[in-house]
Amino acid sequence: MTGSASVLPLENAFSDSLAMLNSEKAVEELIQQPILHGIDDHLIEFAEALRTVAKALRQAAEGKASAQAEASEWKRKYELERTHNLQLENKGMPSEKHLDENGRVVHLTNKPLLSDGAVEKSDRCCGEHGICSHQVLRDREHDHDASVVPNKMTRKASFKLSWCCKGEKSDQKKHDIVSFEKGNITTAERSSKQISLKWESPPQTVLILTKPNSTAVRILCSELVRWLKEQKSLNIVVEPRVRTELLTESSYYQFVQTWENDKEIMSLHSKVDLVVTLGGDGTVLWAASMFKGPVPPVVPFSLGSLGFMTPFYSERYKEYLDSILRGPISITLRHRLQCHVIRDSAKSDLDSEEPILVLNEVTIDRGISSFLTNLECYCDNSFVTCVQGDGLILSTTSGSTAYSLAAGGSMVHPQVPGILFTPICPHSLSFRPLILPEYVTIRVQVPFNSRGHAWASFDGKDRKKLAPGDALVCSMATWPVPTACQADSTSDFLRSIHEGLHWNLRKTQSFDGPRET
Ligand SMILES: NC(=O)c1ccc[n+]([C@@H]2O[C@H](COP(=O)([O-])OP(=O)(O)OC[C@H]3O[C@@H](n4cnc5c(N)ncnc54)[C@H](O)[C@@H]3O)[C@@H](O)[C@H]2O)c1
Ligand SMILES: Nc1ncnc2c1ncn2[C@@H]1O[C@H](COP(=O)(O)OP(=O)(O)OP(=O)(O)O)[C@@H](O)[C@H]1O
Repeated sequence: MTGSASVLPLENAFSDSLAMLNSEKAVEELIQQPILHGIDDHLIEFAEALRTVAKALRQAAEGKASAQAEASEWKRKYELERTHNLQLENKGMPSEKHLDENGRVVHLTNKPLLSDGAVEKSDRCCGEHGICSHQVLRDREHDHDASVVPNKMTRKASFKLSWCCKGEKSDQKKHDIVSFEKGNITTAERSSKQISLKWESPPQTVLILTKPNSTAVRILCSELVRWLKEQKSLNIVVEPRVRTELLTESSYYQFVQTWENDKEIMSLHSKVDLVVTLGGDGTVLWAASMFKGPVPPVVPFSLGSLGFMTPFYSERYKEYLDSILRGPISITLRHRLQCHVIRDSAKSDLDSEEPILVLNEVTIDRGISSFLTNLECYCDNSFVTCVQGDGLILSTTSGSTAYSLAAGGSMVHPQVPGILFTPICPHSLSFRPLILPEYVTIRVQVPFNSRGHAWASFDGKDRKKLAPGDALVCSMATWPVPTACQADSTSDFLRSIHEGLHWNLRKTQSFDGPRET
Protein backbone atom coordinates (compact mmCIF):
# COMPACT_ATOMS: atom_id res chain seq x y z
CA MET A 1 0.00 0.00 0.00
CA THR A 2 2.65 2.51 1.10
CA GLY A 3 4.83 1.78 -1.95
CA SER A 4 2.07 2.25 -4.49
CA ALA A 5 0.82 5.39 -2.71
CA SER A 6 4.24 7.02 -2.98
CA VAL A 7 4.67 6.06 -6.65
CA LEU A 8 1.27 7.12 -8.02
CA PRO A 9 1.54 10.91 -7.57
CA LEU A 10 4.98 10.77 -9.11
CA GLU A 11 3.61 9.06 -12.18
CA ASN A 12 0.89 11.70 -12.35
CA ALA A 13 3.46 14.45 -12.15
CA PHE A 14 5.53 12.88 -14.94
CA SER A 15 2.47 12.43 -17.15
CA ASP A 16 1.51 16.07 -16.35
CA SER A 17 4.91 17.19 -17.47
CA LEU A 18 4.69 15.01 -20.62
CA ALA A 19 1.35 16.62 -21.46
CA MET A 20 2.88 20.05 -20.91
CA LEU A 21 5.79 19.17 -23.14
CA ASN A 22 3.34 18.12 -25.87
CA SER A 23 1.35 21.33 -25.53
CA GLU A 24 4.58 23.30 -25.72
CA LYS A 25 5.51 21.42 -28.91
CA ALA A 26 2.03 22.11 -30.31
CA VAL A 27 2.46 25.84 -29.65
CA GLU A 28 5.93 25.67 -31.21
CA GLU A 29 4.48 24.02 -34.35
CA LEU A 30 1.69 26.60 -34.44
CA ILE A 31 4.24 29.41 -34.45
CA GLN A 32 6.18 27.74 -37.28
CA GLN A 33 3.11 27.53 -39.58
CA PRO A 34 3.66 29.89 -42.54
CA ILE A 35 0.17 31.32 -42.27
CA LEU A 36 1.13 33.04 -39.04
CA HIS A 37 4.34 34.60 -40.33
CA GLY A 38 4.00 38.27 -41.09
CA ILE A 39 0.18 38.14 -41.25
CA ASP A 40 -0.92 39.14 -37.83
CA ASP A 41 1.41 40.46 -35.14
CA HIS A 42 -1.29 39.94 -32.54
CA LEU A 43 -1.50 36.24 -33.33
CA ILE A 44 2.28 35.90 -33.00
CA GLU A 45 2.17 37.70 -29.66
CA PHE A 46 -0.67 35.45 -28.54
CA ALA A 47 1.27 32.34 -29.55
CA GLU A 48 4.33 33.62 -27.62
CA ALA A 49 2.17 34.13 -24.53
CA LEU A 50 0.81 30.58 -24.90
CA ARG A 51 4.37 29.29 -25.10
CA THR A 52 5.23 31.07 -21.82
CA VAL A 53 2.19 29.57 -20.11
CA ALA A 54 2.98 26.06 -21.41
CA LYS A 55 6.60 26.40 -20.27
CA ALA A 56 5.62 27.65 -16.81
CA LEU A 57 3.16 24.76 -16.44
CA ARG A 58 5.80 22.25 -17.53
CA GLN A 59 8.33 23.66 -15.04
CA ALA A 60 5.72 23.59 -12.27
CA ALA A 61 4.95 19.93 -13.05
CA GLU A 62 8.67 19.07 -13.08
CA GLY A 63 9.14 20.89 -9.76
CA LYS A 64 6.24 18.91 -8.33
CA ALA A 65 7.81 15.62 -9.45
CA SER A 66 11.17 16.37 -7.84
CA ALA A 67 9.52 17.64 -4.63
CA GLN A 68 7.47 14.45 -4.42
CA ALA A 69 10.55 12.31 -5.00
CA GLU A 70 12.34 14.16 -2.20
CA ALA A 71 9.33 13.88 0.11
CA SER A 72 9.03 10.13 -0.42
CA GLU A 73 12.78 9.74 0.24
CA TRP A 74 12.44 11.61 3.53
CA LYS A 75 9.37 9.58 4.42
CA ARG A 76 11.31 6.38 3.77
CA LYS A 77 14.18 7.56 6.02
CA TYR A 78 11.74 8.63 8.72
CA GLU A 79 9.95 5.28 8.67
CA LEU A 80 13.24 3.37 8.81
CA GLU A 81 14.42 5.44 11.77
CA ARG A 82 11.06 5.10 13.52
CA THR A 83 10.94 1.34 13.11
CA HIS A 84 14.46 1.08 14.40
CA ASN A 85 13.77 3.29 17.43
CA LEU A 86 10.62 1.32 18.22
CA GLN A 87 12.62 -1.91 18.15
CA LEU A 88 15.18 -0.42 20.53
CA GLU A 89 12.50 0.95 22.82
CA ASN A 90 10.90 -2.49 22.99
CA LYS A 91 14.25 -3.95 23.95
CA GLY A 92 14.78 -1.11 26.50
CA MET A 93 18.17 -0.24 24.95
CA PRO A 94 19.70 3.18 24.17
CA SER A 95 20.17 3.71 20.40
CA GLU A 96 23.57 2.59 19.13
CA LYS A 97 22.90 3.16 15.46
CA HIS A 98 21.80 6.02 13.27
CA LEU A 99 20.99 6.46 9.62
CA ASP A 100 23.46 7.87 7.18
CA GLU A 101 22.54 10.40 4.45
CA ASN A 102 21.32 7.57 2.23
CA GLY A 103 19.07 6.10 4.87
CA ARG A 104 21.41 3.18 5.61
CA VAL A 105 21.84 2.09 9.23
CA VAL A 106 25.30 2.96 10.51
CA HIS A 107 26.89 1.56 13.68
CA LEU A 108 28.45 4.23 15.86
CA THR A 109 31.75 3.61 17.51
CA ASN A 110 33.05 5.17 20.72
CA LYS A 111 35.83 6.93 18.80
CA PRO A 112 36.90 10.18 20.55
CA LEU A 113 36.19 13.41 18.69
CA LEU A 114 39.29 15.23 19.84
CA SER A 115 42.53 13.94 18.42
CA ASP A 116 44.49 15.13 21.47
CA GLY A 117 42.38 12.81 23.61
CA ALA A 118 41.54 15.58 26.08
CA VAL A 119 37.86 14.81 26.50
CA GLU A 120 36.04 11.91 24.93
CA LYS A 121 32.69 12.93 23.48
CA SER A 122 30.06 10.99 21.62
CA ASP A 123 29.59 11.86 17.96
CA ARG A 124 25.88 12.32 18.49
CA CYS A 125 23.63 14.78 20.22
CA CYS A 126 22.30 13.30 23.44
CA GLY A 127 18.89 14.54 22.22
CA GLU A 128 17.69 15.07 25.76
CA HIS A 129 18.69 18.65 26.43
CA GLY A 130 17.98 20.80 23.41
CA ILE A 131 20.17 20.70 20.32
CA CYS A 132 23.87 20.21 20.96
CA SER A 133 26.04 22.12 18.53
CA HIS A 134 28.82 19.57 18.28
CA GLN A 135 26.38 17.38 16.42
CA VAL A 136 26.04 19.81 13.55
CA LEU A 137 28.87 22.31 13.80
CA ARG A 138 31.76 19.95 14.46
CA ASP A 139 34.94 20.99 12.68
CA ARG A 140 35.48 18.35 10.01
CA GLU A 141 38.39 20.18 8.39
CA HIS A 142 41.85 18.73 8.65
CA ASP A 143 44.66 20.96 9.79
CA HIS A 144 46.08 21.31 6.28
CA ASP A 145 42.79 22.93 5.19
CA ALA A 146 43.02 25.59 7.87
CA SER A 147 45.75 27.47 6.07
CA VAL A 148 45.01 30.67 8.00
CA VAL A 149 47.61 30.34 10.76
CA PRO A 150 46.54 26.68 11.17
CA ASN A 151 48.38 25.91 14.41
CA LYS A 152 46.38 28.57 16.23
CA MET A 153 42.94 27.36 15.15
CA THR A 154 41.39 25.19 17.80
CA ARG A 155 38.28 23.11 17.86
CA LYS A 156 35.02 25.06 17.97
CA ALA A 157 33.26 25.58 21.29
CA SER A 158 30.07 23.58 21.55
CA PHE A 159 26.80 24.95 22.83
CA LYS A 160 23.25 23.94 23.53
CA LEU A 161 19.94 25.61 22.60
CA SER A 162 16.84 25.54 24.74
CA TRP A 163 13.41 27.08 24.48
CA CYS A 164 12.01 29.00 27.46
CA CYS A 165 8.23 28.98 27.97
CA LYS A 166 6.21 31.51 29.93
CA GLY A 167 9.32 32.78 31.66
CA GLU A 168 10.45 29.30 32.69
CA LYS A 169 13.54 27.53 31.42
CA SER A 170 12.93 24.23 29.73
CA ASP A 171 15.33 21.79 28.16
CA GLN A 172 12.95 20.50 25.52
CA LYS A 173 14.42 19.97 22.09
CA LYS A 174 11.45 21.39 20.19
CA HIS A 175 7.89 22.47 20.86
CA ASP A 176 5.13 21.49 18.53
CA ILE A 177 2.52 24.19 18.10
CA VAL A 178 -0.26 21.80 17.22
CA SER A 179 -1.07 18.62 19.08
CA PHE A 180 -3.60 15.96 18.14
CA GLU A 181 -4.80 13.76 20.94
CA LYS A 182 -7.93 11.63 21.17
CA GLY A 183 -9.19 13.17 17.94
CA ASN A 184 -8.99 16.77 19.22
CA ILE A 185 -6.76 19.39 17.60
CA THR A 186 -5.28 21.79 20.12
CA THR A 187 -2.67 24.48 19.82
CA ALA A 188 -0.27 23.44 22.52
CA GLU A 189 2.71 25.48 23.61
CA ARG A 190 2.88 28.77 21.74
CA SER A 191 5.83 29.23 19.43
CA SER A 192 6.81 32.59 20.96
CA LYS A 193 9.62 31.32 23.08
CA GLN A 194 12.86 33.04 23.77
CA ILE A 195 15.76 30.89 22.58
CA SER A 196 18.69 30.59 24.91
CA LEU A 197 22.21 29.56 23.90
CA LYS A 198 24.41 28.00 26.56
CA TRP A 199 28.10 27.30 25.93
CA GLU A 200 29.18 23.75 26.72
CA SER A 201 32.82 24.66 26.33
CA PRO A 202 34.27 28.18 26.36
CA PRO A 203 34.39 30.08 23.05
CA GLN A 204 37.93 30.38 21.73
CA THR A 205 37.82 32.14 18.38
CA VAL A 206 36.11 35.45 17.60
CA LEU A 207 35.65 36.92 14.11
CA ILE A 208 35.41 40.72 14.12
CA LEU A 209 33.77 42.38 11.08
CA THR A 210 33.81 46.15 10.74
CA LYS A 211 32.22 48.87 8.64
CA PRO A 212 34.93 50.31 6.34
CA ASN A 213 36.12 53.94 6.25
CA SER A 214 35.03 54.86 9.76
CA THR A 215 37.52 56.30 12.23
CA ALA A 216 35.27 55.56 15.22
CA VAL A 217 35.01 51.91 14.16
CA ARG A 218 38.79 51.63 13.57
CA ILE A 219 39.58 52.98 17.04
CA LEU A 220 37.04 50.70 18.73
CA CYS A 221 38.27 47.70 16.75
CA SER A 222 41.90 48.01 17.87
CA GLU A 223 40.80 48.52 21.49
CA LEU A 224 38.48 45.50 21.32
CA VAL A 225 41.12 43.25 19.75
CA ARG A 226 43.62 44.13 22.49
CA TRP A 227 41.04 43.51 25.25
CA LEU A 228 39.86 40.16 23.83
CA LYS A 229 43.47 38.97 23.50
CA GLU A 230 44.83 40.20 26.83
CA GLN A 231 41.81 39.76 29.08
CA LYS A 232 40.06 36.83 27.44
CA SER A 233 42.95 35.00 25.69
CA LEU A 234 40.89 34.52 22.54
CA ASN A 235 42.00 33.90 18.96
CA ILE A 236 41.05 36.86 16.82
CA VAL A 237 40.17 36.68 13.12
CA VAL A 238 39.53 39.81 11.04
CA GLU A 239 39.15 40.70 7.35
CA PRO A 240 42.45 41.18 5.41
CA ARG A 241 41.73 44.95 5.15
CA VAL A 242 41.36 45.23 8.94
CA ARG A 243 44.54 43.24 9.62
CA THR A 244 46.48 45.64 7.39
CA GLU A 245 44.94 48.61 9.23
CA LEU A 246 45.84 47.12 12.62
CA LEU A 247 49.41 46.38 11.55
CA THR A 248 49.81 49.91 10.20
CA GLU A 249 48.87 51.10 13.66
CA SER A 250 51.28 48.79 15.49
CA SER A 251 53.25 45.58 14.98
CA TYR A 252 51.70 44.44 18.30
CA TYR A 253 48.76 43.07 16.27
CA GLN A 254 50.83 40.32 14.60
CA PHE A 255 48.76 37.67 16.39
CA VAL A 256 45.60 38.68 14.54
CA GLN A 257 44.57 36.10 11.93
CA THR A 258 42.90 36.50 8.56
CA TRP A 259 42.15 34.57 5.36
CA GLU A 260 43.64 34.62 1.90
CA ASN A 261 41.01 33.20 -0.40
CA ASP A 262 37.34 32.28 -0.78
CA LYS A 263 37.97 28.68 0.19
CA GLU A 264 39.12 29.83 3.62
CA ILE A 265 36.04 32.03 3.96
CA MET A 266 33.88 28.99 3.19
CA SER A 267 35.40 27.09 6.12
CA LEU A 268 35.18 29.98 8.62
CA HIS A 269 31.96 28.71 10.17
CA SER A 270 33.75 25.60 11.38
CA LYS A 271 36.42 27.60 13.23
CA VAL A 272 34.68 30.69 14.54
CA ASP A 273 32.69 30.55 17.80
CA LEU A 274 31.36 34.09 17.78
CA VAL A 275 31.07 36.92 15.25
CA VAL A 276 31.26 40.52 16.48
CA THR A 277 30.09 43.27 14.10
CA LEU A 278 31.00 46.93 14.51
CA GLY A 279 28.80 49.12 12.29
CA GLY A 280 25.14 49.44 11.36
CA ASP A 281 22.58 47.02 9.93
CA GLY A 282 24.61 46.91 6.70
CA THR A 283 27.51 45.32 8.59
CA VAL A 284 25.20 42.61 9.98
CA LEU A 285 24.00 41.95 6.40
CA TRP A 286 27.65 41.81 5.33
CA ALA A 287 28.46 39.31 8.10
CA ALA A 288 25.49 37.12 7.13
CA SER A 289 26.53 37.15 3.46
CA MET A 290 29.94 35.69 4.38
CA PHE A 291 28.30 32.48 5.64
CA LYS A 292 26.65 30.45 2.88
CA GLY A 293 25.86 27.67 5.37
CA PRO A 294 25.66 27.61 9.17
CA VAL A 295 26.29 30.92 10.91
CA PRO A 296 27.94 31.24 14.35
CA PRO A 297 26.16 33.51 16.88
CA VAL A 298 26.53 37.19 15.89
CA VAL A 299 26.94 40.01 18.44
CA PRO A 300 26.06 43.25 16.62
CA PHE A 301 27.43 46.49 18.13
CA SER A 302 25.77 49.67 17.02
CA LEU A 303 27.96 52.21 15.22
CA GLY A 304 25.46 53.35 12.61
CA SER A 305 22.47 55.68 12.55
CA LEU A 306 19.50 53.26 12.63
CA GLY A 307 20.44 49.90 14.12
CA PHE A 308 17.43 47.57 13.86
CA MET A 309 19.63 44.53 14.15
CA THR A 310 22.36 46.10 16.32
CA PRO A 311 21.07 46.24 19.91
CA PHE A 312 24.47 46.48 21.69
CA TYR A 313 25.85 49.90 22.65
CA SER A 314 29.50 50.02 21.61
CA GLU A 315 30.66 51.98 24.66
CA ARG A 316 29.61 49.10 26.95
CA TYR A 317 31.37 46.37 24.96
CA LYS A 318 33.34 44.94 27.91
CA GLU A 319 30.26 44.41 30.05
CA TYR A 320 28.28 42.84 27.17
CA LEU A 321 31.06 40.58 25.92
CA ASP A 322 31.91 39.44 29.44
CA SER A 323 28.37 38.21 29.85
CA ILE A 324 28.11 36.74 26.32
CA LEU A 325 31.36 34.78 26.65
CA ARG A 326 30.08 33.36 29.93
CA GLY A 327 26.59 32.66 28.56
CA PRO A 328 23.79 31.80 28.41
CA ILE A 329 22.75 34.23 25.66
CA SER A 330 19.25 35.08 24.48
CA ILE A 331 19.24 34.86 20.71
CA THR A 332 16.97 35.72 17.80
CA LEU A 333 17.07 33.17 15.00
CA ARG A 334 16.75 35.35 11.92
CA HIS A 335 15.50 33.39 8.94
CA ARG A 336 17.09 33.86 5.53
CA LEU A 337 15.75 33.37 2.01
CA GLN A 338 17.54 31.19 -0.50
CA CYS A 339 17.28 32.60 -4.02
CA HIS A 340 18.01 30.81 -7.29
CA VAL A 341 18.17 32.59 -10.62
CA ILE A 342 17.01 30.20 -13.34
CA ARG A 343 17.85 31.22 -16.87
CA ASP A 344 15.54 30.49 -19.79
CA SER A 345 18.33 28.37 -21.29
CA ALA A 346 18.44 26.09 -18.20
CA LYS A 347 17.23 22.56 -18.78
CA SER A 348 15.49 22.35 -15.41
CA ASP A 349 15.14 24.27 -12.14
CA LEU A 350 18.02 22.22 -10.75
CA ASP A 351 20.24 23.77 -13.41
CA SER A 352 20.41 27.15 -11.65
CA GLU A 353 23.22 29.57 -10.83
CA GLU A 354 24.87 29.46 -7.37
CA PRO A 355 22.12 30.18 -4.79
CA ILE A 356 22.24 33.50 -2.92
CA LEU A 357 21.15 33.81 0.72
CA VAL A 358 19.54 37.04 1.89
CA LEU A 359 18.84 38.21 5.42
CA ASN A 360 16.62 41.20 4.48
CA GLU A 361 15.14 40.71 1.03
CA VAL A 362 15.46 40.01 -2.66
CA THR A 363 14.07 42.76 -4.88
CA ILE A 364 13.00 42.31 -8.49
CA ASP A 365 12.57 45.70 -10.08
CA ARG A 366 12.71 47.56 -13.39
CA GLY A 367 16.25 48.89 -12.81
CA ILE A 368 17.01 51.64 -15.32
CA SER A 369 14.24 50.55 -17.68
CA SER A 370 11.43 53.04 -18.13
CA PHE A 371 8.86 50.29 -18.78
CA LEU A 372 6.58 48.84 -16.10
CA THR A 373 7.85 45.54 -14.74
CA ASN A 374 5.72 42.61 -15.75
CA LEU A 375 6.34 39.73 -13.35
CA GLU A 376 4.31 36.53 -13.14
CA CYS A 377 4.34 35.20 -9.58
CA TYR A 378 3.60 31.67 -8.45
CA CYS A 379 3.41 30.32 -4.90
CA ASP A 380 4.19 26.59 -4.98
CA ASN A 381 2.06 25.61 -7.97
CA SER A 382 -0.57 28.32 -7.66
CA PHE A 383 -0.61 31.49 -9.69
CA VAL A 384 -0.47 34.48 -7.29
CA THR A 385 -0.59 37.54 -9.48
CA CYS A 386 1.13 39.51 -12.18
CA VAL A 387 3.11 42.47 -10.83
CA GLN A 388 2.88 45.54 -13.01
CA GLY A 389 4.60 48.49 -11.43
CA ASP A 390 8.15 49.23 -10.26
CA GLY A 391 8.76 45.73 -8.91
CA LEU A 392 8.38 43.27 -6.08
CA ILE A 393 10.11 42.69 -2.73
CA LEU A 394 10.31 39.20 -1.23
CA SER A 395 11.38 39.86 2.32
CA THR A 396 12.18 37.95 5.48
CA THR A 397 10.54 39.09 8.68
CA SER A 398 13.90 40.59 9.75
CA GLY A 399 13.84 42.62 6.53
CA SER A 400 10.24 43.73 7.18
CA THR A 401 11.50 46.96 8.78
CA ALA A 402 13.78 47.76 5.81
CA TYR A 403 12.83 48.25 2.13
CA SER A 404 9.57 46.30 2.47
CA LEU A 405 8.39 48.75 5.14
CA ALA A 406 9.19 51.70 2.87
CA ALA A 407 7.09 50.02 0.14
CA GLY A 408 4.07 49.70 2.47
CA GLY A 409 4.68 46.22 3.93
CA SER A 410 3.86 45.33 7.51
CA MET A 411 6.43 45.25 10.29
CA VAL A 412 6.79 41.68 11.54
CA HIS A 413 8.60 40.34 14.63
CA PRO A 414 11.81 38.66 13.37
CA GLN A 415 10.99 35.34 15.08
CA VAL A 416 7.80 34.96 13.02
CA PRO A 417 8.54 32.53 10.21
CA GLY A 418 7.12 33.91 6.98
CA ILE A 419 7.87 35.51 3.62
CA LEU A 420 6.62 39.02 2.88
CA PHE A 421 5.34 39.65 -0.64
CA THR A 422 5.41 43.43 -1.07
CA PRO A 423 4.86 45.24 -4.39
CA ILE A 424 6.84 48.40 -5.20
CA CYS A 425 4.62 51.16 -6.58
CA PRO A 426 2.05 48.80 -8.14
CA HIS A 427 0.02 50.32 -10.95
CA SER A 428 -3.28 49.15 -9.50
CA LEU A 429 -5.35 50.39 -6.60
CA SER A 430 -5.96 47.08 -4.87
CA PHE A 431 -2.52 45.45 -4.70
CA ARG A 432 -2.07 45.09 -0.91
CA PRO A 433 1.07 43.35 0.43
CA LEU A 434 0.86 39.71 1.57
CA ILE A 435 2.63 37.59 4.18
CA LEU A 436 3.02 33.97 3.09
CA PRO A 437 3.93 30.97 5.28
CA GLU A 438 7.57 30.01 5.58
CA TYR A 439 7.25 26.64 3.81
CA VAL A 440 6.23 27.92 0.38
CA THR A 441 8.40 28.31 -2.71
CA ILE A 442 7.86 31.48 -4.69
CA ARG A 443 8.66 31.73 -8.37
CA VAL A 444 8.87 35.10 -10.10
CA GLN A 445 8.92 34.70 -13.86
CA VAL A 446 9.73 37.36 -16.44
CA PRO A 447 7.30 36.48 -19.26
CA PHE A 448 8.52 36.12 -22.84
CA ASN A 449 6.27 38.97 -23.90
CA SER A 450 7.69 41.36 -21.27
CA ARG A 451 8.66 44.72 -22.80
CA GLY A 452 11.87 45.02 -20.80
CA HIS A 453 14.31 43.18 -18.56
CA ALA A 454 13.93 42.93 -14.79
CA TRP A 455 16.74 43.22 -12.23
CA ALA A 456 17.17 41.20 -9.05
CA SER A 457 19.19 42.54 -6.12
CA PHE A 458 20.03 40.77 -2.91
CA ASP A 459 20.05 42.70 0.38
CA GLY A 460 20.54 45.78 -1.78
CA LYS A 461 23.60 44.33 -3.53
CA ASP A 462 24.73 42.12 -6.47
CA ARG A 463 22.35 43.20 -9.22
CA LYS A 464 21.49 40.43 -11.71
CA LYS A 465 19.68 41.01 -15.00
CA LEU A 466 16.63 38.83 -15.66
CA ALA A 467 15.78 38.55 -19.36
CA PRO A 468 12.37 37.47 -20.67
CA GLY A 469 12.03 33.76 -19.87
CA ASP A 470 14.31 33.96 -16.80
CA ALA A 471 12.93 33.33 -13.32
CA LEU A 472 13.84 33.77 -9.68
CA VAL A 473 12.89 31.01 -7.28
CA CYS A 474 12.91 31.77 -3.59
CA SER A 475 12.25 29.75 -0.44
CA MET A 476 13.23 29.79 3.24
CA ALA A 477 16.89 28.84 3.69
CA THR A 478 18.03 26.09 6.03
CA TRP A 479 20.57 28.25 7.83
CA PRO A 480 19.27 31.17 9.94
CA VAL A 481 21.43 33.91 11.41
CA PRO A 482 21.49 33.69 15.23
CA THR A 483 21.92 37.22 16.59
CA ALA A 484 22.48 37.85 20.29
CA CYS A 485 19.79 39.89 22.05
CA GLN A 486 20.55 42.70 24.43
CA ALA A 487 17.44 41.92 26.52
CA ASP A 488 15.26 39.43 24.61
CA SER A 489 13.92 39.10 21.10
CA THR A 490 10.65 40.96 21.68
CA SER A 491 12.05 43.79 23.84
CA ASP A 492 14.86 44.36 21.34
CA PHE A 493 12.40 44.44 18.40
CA LEU A 494 10.04 46.88 20.14
CA ARG A 495 12.92 49.07 21.26
CA SER A 496 14.24 49.24 17.69
CA ILE A 497 10.91 50.33 16.20
CA HIS A 498 10.40 52.90 18.98
CA GLU A 499 13.92 54.33 18.93
CA GLY A 500 14.73 53.76 15.26
CA LEU A 501 11.43 54.74 13.64
CA HIS A 502 9.68 56.69 16.42
CA TRP A 503 6.80 54.33 15.75
CA ASN A 504 3.39 55.76 16.65
CA LEU A 505 4.91 58.69 18.50
CA ARG A 506 2.16 61.13 19.31
CA LYS A 507 1.56 63.66 22.07
CA THR A 508 -0.95 62.19 24.55
CA GLN A 509 -4.31 63.92 24.46
CA SER A 510 -4.91 65.96 27.60
CA PHE A 511 -7.58 65.11 30.16
CA ASP A 512 -8.64 68.72 29.97
CA GLY A 513 -11.52 68.68 27.44
CA PRO A 514 -14.86 67.10 26.53
CA ARG A 515 -15.72 63.79 28.24
CA GLU A 516 -18.33 61.05 27.81
CA THR A 517 -21.22 61.55 30.18
N1 LIG B 1 13.56 52.78 0.15
C1 LIG B 1 14.20 52.10 1.09
O1 LIG B 1 13.86 52.10 2.28
C2 LIG B 1 15.37 51.26 0.69
C3 LIG B 1 15.90 51.34 -0.60
C4 LIG B 1 16.97 50.51 -0.91
C5 LIG B 1 17.50 49.64 0.06
N2 LIG B 1 16.98 49.62 1.29
C6 LIG B 1 17.45 48.69 2.31
O2 LIG B 1 18.81 48.79 2.52
C7 LIG B 1 19.26 47.49 2.80
C8 LIG B 1 20.75 47.44 2.66
O3 LIG B 1 21.26 48.07 3.79
P1 LIG B 1 22.73 48.68 3.80
O4 LIG B 1 22.98 49.17 5.17
O5 LIG B 1 23.66 47.71 3.18
O6 LIG B 1 22.57 49.87 2.78
P2 LIG B 1 22.54 51.43 3.09
O7 LIG B 1 23.85 51.85 3.68
O8 LIG B 1 22.04 52.09 1.86
O9 LIG B 1 21.47 51.60 4.25
C9 LIG B 1 20.11 51.36 4.10
C10 LIG B 1 19.35 51.67 5.39
O10 LIG B 1 18.48 50.59 5.68
C11 LIG B 1 18.62 50.24 7.04
N3 LIG B 1 18.35 48.82 7.22
C12 LIG B 1 19.04 47.76 6.72
N4 LIG B 1 18.50 46.62 7.15
C13 LIG B 1 17.45 46.97 7.94
C14 LIG B 1 16.49 46.23 8.67
N5 LIG B 1 16.49 44.90 8.65
N6 LIG B 1 15.55 46.89 9.38
C15 LIG B 1 15.52 48.24 9.39
N7 LIG B 1 16.41 49.00 8.71
C16 LIG B 1 17.35 48.36 7.99
C17 LIG B 1 20.03 50.56 7.39
O11 LIG B 1 20.16 50.76 8.80
C18 LIG B 1 20.26 51.84 6.61
O12 LIG B 1 19.86 52.95 7.35
C19 LIG B 1 18.51 46.62 1.85
O13 LIG B 1 18.47 45.29 2.24
C20 LIG B 1 17.18 47.29 1.83
O14 LIG B 1 16.29 46.70 2.76
C21 LIG B 1 15.92 50.41 1.62
N1 LIG C 1 33.09 44.58 6.47
C1 LIG C 1 32.57 45.20 5.42
N2 LIG C 1 33.18 45.16 4.21
C2 LIG C 1 32.65 45.81 3.14
N3 LIG C 1 31.54 46.52 3.18
C3 LIG C 1 30.88 46.60 4.35
C4 LIG C 1 31.36 45.95 5.53
N4 LIG C 1 30.53 46.21 6.56
C5 LIG C 1 29.55 46.99 6.03
N5 LIG C 1 29.77 47.21 4.73
C6 LIG C 1 28.92 48.02 3.84
O1 LIG C 1 29.02 49.36 4.26
C7 LIG C 1 27.74 49.99 4.12
C8 LIG C 1 27.38 50.75 5.38
O2 LIG C 1 27.37 49.87 6.48
P1 LIG C 1 26.43 50.07 7.72
O3 LIG C 1 25.00 50.03 7.31
O4 LIG C 1 26.86 49.06 8.73
O5 LIG C 1 26.81 51.50 8.25
P2 LIG C 1 25.98 52.81 8.22
O6 LIG C 1 25.49 53.06 6.83
O7 LIG C 1 26.84 53.85 8.85
O8 LIG C 1 24.80 52.47 9.20
P3 LIG C 1 23.38 53.15 9.18
O9 LIG C 1 22.80 52.78 7.86
O10 LIG C 1 22.67 52.56 10.36
O11 LIG C 1 23.63 54.61 9.30
C9 LIG C 1 26.74 48.89 3.78
O12 LIG C 1 26.42 49.00 2.41
C10 LIG C 1 27.48 47.61 4.02
O13 LIG C 1 27.15 46.61 3.07
